[in-house]
Amino acid sequence: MENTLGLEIIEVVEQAAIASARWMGKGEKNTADEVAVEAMRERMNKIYMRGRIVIGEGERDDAPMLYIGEEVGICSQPDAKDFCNPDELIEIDIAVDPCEGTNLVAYGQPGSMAVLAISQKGGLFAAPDFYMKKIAAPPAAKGKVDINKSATENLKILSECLDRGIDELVVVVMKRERHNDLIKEIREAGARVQLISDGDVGAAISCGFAGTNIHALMGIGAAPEGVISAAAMRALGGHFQGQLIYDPAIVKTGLIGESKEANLDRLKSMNITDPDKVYDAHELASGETVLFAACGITTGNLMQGVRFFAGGARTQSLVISNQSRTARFVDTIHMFDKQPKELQLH
Ligand SMILES: O=C(COP(=O)(O)O)[C@@H](O)[C@H](O)[C@H](O)[C@H](O)COP(=O)(O)O
Ligand SMILES: [Mn+2]
Ligand SMILES: [Mn+2]
Repeated sequence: MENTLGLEIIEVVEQAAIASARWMGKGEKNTADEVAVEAMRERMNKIYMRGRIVIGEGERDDAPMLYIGEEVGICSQPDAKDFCNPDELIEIDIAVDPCEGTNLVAYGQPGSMAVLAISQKGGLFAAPDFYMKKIAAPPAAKGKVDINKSATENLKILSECLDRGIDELVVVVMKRERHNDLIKEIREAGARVQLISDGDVGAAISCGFAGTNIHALMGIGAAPEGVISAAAMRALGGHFQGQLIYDPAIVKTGLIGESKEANLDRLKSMNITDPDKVYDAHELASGETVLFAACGITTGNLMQGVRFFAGGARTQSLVISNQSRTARFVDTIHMFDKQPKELQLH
């Protein structure tokens, strides 16, 4: 599954990132998002694969493209029977966030990326558009920190696993009212907090790499982003756990449906029988093969953002595979003109 797909998905995230980066700093988050979706879909539909979106832009009615259940890949094209035998291809599931951090792009802030995860059919948890309580931590703390423990206890464990003082730990938390107590607790325990406005996928994955100066992500973000983060962390061997949040009172804002009861019914209808289950990375991304790809839109901890130059652009992407056991940073020069004036190296 990995061979050519690994290369093609780099181009998918690159094209989405380039399209979105053209709207960087323009204050128009919806456009920055829409163009990324369109570019991702266009490139995805050229890949010789039978793909199905399991995490996307939402239900078919609200999202014209990359909606949940949408078939993607060359075999989904109207004239596919002329060049494509679906029986020769394995079916794959895809989770996408073409513009992760739309606000970050719109306001020219760091850390936005085009991102996706791929696995065999059934290999990614089809998370509802709910919130998710998350904890991410470096490989050395895998299976040691625990979402059921308090932040204080987890910081002690992290400090032992990483062989550094609690005061040398940095925890990323989304700046939201729902996290006020969590932030207070982390500070009182002696660790330092990095508050982010958006983009908890990048924060989770940053825990997987030493040198990012991010040692944990704690708090509540969106569930679809949790699955994408889990795919990367599974392939990296880092720690990730997530628990769905179905009670609007906990989140205080947003996208979670009218009531706790209605949300519980929705989970039941999706065959989620234990709404309080804690999922680890292997359960959220359970397929035998898991591939993750991201391309920086604006520069962040992990990747440079898109840099345009006369006649082209330069991008930086990250592809992680649990099969080849690689985390590959890919630096690409894109030539838009047939005869670009220059190919900029830096
Ligand atoms: O910041 C985020 C926004 O993602 P996107 O809409 O694709 O630009 C995500 O990383 C968060 O996980 C999440 O969507 C967020 O926490 C939920 O929104 P909010 O109610 O503002 O916390
Ligand atoms: Mn997102
Ligand atoms: Mn998005």
